[in-house]
Amino acid sequence: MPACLVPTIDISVLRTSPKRPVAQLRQGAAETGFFYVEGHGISTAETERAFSVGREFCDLPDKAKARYNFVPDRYLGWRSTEDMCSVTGNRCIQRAGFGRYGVGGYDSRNQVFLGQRWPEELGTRWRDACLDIQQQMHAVAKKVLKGLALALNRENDFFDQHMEFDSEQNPSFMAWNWYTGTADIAPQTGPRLHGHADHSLITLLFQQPGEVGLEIAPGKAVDVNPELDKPGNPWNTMPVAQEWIPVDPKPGCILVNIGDGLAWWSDGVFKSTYHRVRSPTPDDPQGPRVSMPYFVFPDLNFEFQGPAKRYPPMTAFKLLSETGNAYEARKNDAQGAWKKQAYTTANRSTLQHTESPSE
Ligand SMILES: O=C(O)CCC(=O)C(=O)O
Ligand SMILES: [Fe+2]
Repeated sequence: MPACLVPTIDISVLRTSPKRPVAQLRQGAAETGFFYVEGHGISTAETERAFSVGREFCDLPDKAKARYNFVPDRYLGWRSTEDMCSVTGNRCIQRAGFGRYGVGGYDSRNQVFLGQRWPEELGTRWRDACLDIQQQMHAVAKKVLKGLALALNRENDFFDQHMEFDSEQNPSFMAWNWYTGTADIAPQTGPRLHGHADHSLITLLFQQPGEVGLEIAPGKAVDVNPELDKPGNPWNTMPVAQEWIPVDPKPGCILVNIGDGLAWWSDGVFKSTYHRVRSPTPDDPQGPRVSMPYFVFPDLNFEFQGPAKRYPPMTAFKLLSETGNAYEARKNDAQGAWKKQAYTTANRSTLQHTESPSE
């Protein structure tokens, strides 16, 4: 991979000497939509603790985890390998997302706060550790978003007041993806995680050193994947690129990618790039893999739009619930009627994921 495709940006100097990091942020966001950040202030020990917090939840029996099942409106909760199979076409990943109030603590449609719902089995120590890492990720995210706003010549605090960490309105959340090692499952076809674009403003991703597999398709033409084209599979119209570029874990760095939200706010200048996790090749480690994304959103009903108004006003609620609910509807629709209103005809249809990088 040419080094410049996914630049590494030192964000510790963003406040004192912003010129260089802001220029790098602009390039990374506008070309591939992916960049590493260093100087983010989250220590290796804290990162490892966050991985082990996730592991404690993953190690609960499936029956216990099912009490915290996926909530489509917020995109939170646990999804078993069976559930993920209907998403990605194989049984090699389970995944869980926890927000500020655990799982499903806020009815966003009716804007009613429903109280906290954390895994009781793991106690308040677990909840506090989960919130602690989210708080740190949130601070890094705000910093990166300010730099990205400067890179667009827009007011750098645009999202700041509308994404307070403590706000009940803020749906940013932490997730863990646990990929099963190849020895523990029957041979699988297709990628470990299907090609997709994130619906966040930005996503901060921690990966474990050596656990390769993430690939991106910047500015590439995309196609339907025939392997996934099965009735009831919500993602079978998800485009899949002909060429994927690996983006391996970089020790000490957080990988950041632009999501649909910021592509929207930048009128398409920043790219929300398709990415996937490939199944291990013979040269890859065959063991389990784990990744830890933090999906960053402004408050649920805060409207944002690019200055050129290329796309209509957008909210985090729309980004989250349309994806989550469309996914559920399609999963349960054996007749395939959902195809008529596939992912790409949702409100986000006009967002260009595949256009060439801008000059
Ligand atoms: O596992 C990874 O490295 C990527 C995960 C990802 O793209 C996601 O959860 O949206
Ligand atoms: Fe992703």
